[in-house]
Amino acid sequence: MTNTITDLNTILDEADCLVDEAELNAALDKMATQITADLADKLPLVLCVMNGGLVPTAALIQRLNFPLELDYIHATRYGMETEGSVSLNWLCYPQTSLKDRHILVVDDIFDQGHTLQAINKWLEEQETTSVYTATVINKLHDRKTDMTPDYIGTDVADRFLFGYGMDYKGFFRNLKGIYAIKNS
Ligand SMILES: O=P(O)(O)OC[C@H]1O[C@H](OP(=O)(O)OP(=O)(O)O)[C@H](O)[C@@H]1O
Ligand code: HPA
Repeated sequence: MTNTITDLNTILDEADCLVDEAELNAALDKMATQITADLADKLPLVLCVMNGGLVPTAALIQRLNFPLELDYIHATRYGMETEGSVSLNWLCYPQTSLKDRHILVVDDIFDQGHTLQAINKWLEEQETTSVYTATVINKLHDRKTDMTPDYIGTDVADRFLFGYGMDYKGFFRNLKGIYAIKNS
């Protein structure tokens, strides 16, 4: 398994930076403007999808200058592997009451869409008033579910990505750019 510090540093050294910090900041600014237009007067509850949503959620909510509440869902489909199964593993539900609330779900990446689709389906059963979804990254391919996030930061090629919330074998969520593994 590739997880010695030397091997991980090689992965990073050889990776391609697909979206740099400045481009991510511009994408987040644009998303924040759109979200503000839709939700500024709605006292929304922001739900961060852990773990990948942690970095994007923190960056996004600091751009939202209106009252909001914050909670999280921990649902995962990929575990520690680079290939995932489709069913979601629900590890934690929000503790805040969702009834009659406007909800904004924030995640790092919209890949095939199974994660957000399952979260949306569950939220529909919670008597929310409205549900909006936001991801910083949309991976470009034709293997999507039939939903699309309401707010997307930027499109990225169909490669294995890491950084800005996304992990490679549990590492690199902390990086300020989006990277693709060499030859992925
Ligand atoms: O659109 P999809 O094909 O469903 O893939 C996207 C999901 O996969 C990743 O989560 P993962 O299950 O790997 O857990 P993590 O957030 O802890 O990395 C990512 O953070 C999204 O939640
Ligand atoms: O490309 C990816 N990288 C990391 N995590 C992911 N979860 C879905 N797609 C990806």
